[in-house]
Amino acid sequence: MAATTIHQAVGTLQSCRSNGNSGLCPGYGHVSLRSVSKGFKVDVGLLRGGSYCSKKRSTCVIQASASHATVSDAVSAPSSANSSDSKKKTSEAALILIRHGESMWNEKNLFTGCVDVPLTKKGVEEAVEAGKRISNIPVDMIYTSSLIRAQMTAMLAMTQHRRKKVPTIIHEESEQAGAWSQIFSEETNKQCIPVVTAWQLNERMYGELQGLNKQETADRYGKEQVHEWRRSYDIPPPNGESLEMCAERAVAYFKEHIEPQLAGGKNIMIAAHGNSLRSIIMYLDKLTSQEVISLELSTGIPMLYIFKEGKFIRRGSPAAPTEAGVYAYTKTLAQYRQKLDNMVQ
Ligand SMILES: O=C(O)[C@@H](CO)OP(=O)(O)O
Repeated sequence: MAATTIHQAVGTLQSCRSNGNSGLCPGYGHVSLRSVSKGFKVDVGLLRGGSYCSKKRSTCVIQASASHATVSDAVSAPSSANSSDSKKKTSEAALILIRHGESMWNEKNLFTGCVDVPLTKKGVEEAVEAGKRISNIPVDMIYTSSLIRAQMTAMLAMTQHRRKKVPTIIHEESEQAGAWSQIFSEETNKQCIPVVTAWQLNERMYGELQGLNKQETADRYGKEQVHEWRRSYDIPPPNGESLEMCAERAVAYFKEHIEPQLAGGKNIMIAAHGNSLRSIIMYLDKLTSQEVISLELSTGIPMLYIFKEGKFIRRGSPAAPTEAGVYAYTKTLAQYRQKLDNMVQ
């Protein structure tokens, strides 16, 4: 059966949540095995891949395979079982992490946490610059927090990508929202990058510090106290989250939702926040709670990891020391870039 049929079928299936089967297949809406068995034909050759679903795993995998792309094939995503098979053998995946560009409260030096503020003009420029730096790295799926500064950053960065796919936000706030945002053309779907938004990737909740000026708070409570609230691992600010608490939900989300996609060969970009990304980097780089204290992330600087054989290999920023250095690291990244070069010739 052609991938077209699968996409059409997926577009027509009912929500997993509504029938109790649970499990979101990021980027392609909800699907339930019950709906499939009701009448849609499924090519078992496609029943493989790296997606996941808490109860009805196999159906979710159908979607993952239909849109599966590895580092080396993301220019032309394979739509058959054979190509998916052959890619899996050499599968490695790129993981890009970007802290959002400067927000309007970064500019004002206010504790922001989960307050949903937009980027400044400088933040917009940083996001565009970040996009240029990753414009040759394959991206098959995007995860952002539910906060607008991270979403703006992801979208603006993708305007610079040479592949020119369109990032499209997956809406799951209600069954209707999901149903109404479906795509019914396989061709169009292939030119889209699903964007999954997750509150678990939000900035740490800063409690009663949210909205306060950082300098004024230091003047009032003392530099040491404020530093402890901002950078200790397990001491929360008043009624807020410690980094440890933030890590609990952000890393759990990463392990449950994002890592399986990487394992399936999907190239992922995550646009999130200083502290949610610090906690994820702590996990990726196996940092201790002491080491993570001194980890600081700049706004709008993308960091690249390669996921291979279950391991995360840190590449640093695609901007430094040289772009060539980054591409020299994996053959597949170099091949992807070559394909992009060939496309524009
Ligand atoms: O205010 C915030 O939400 C964060 C990130 O800007 O601040 P901090 O550097 O203290 O973690």
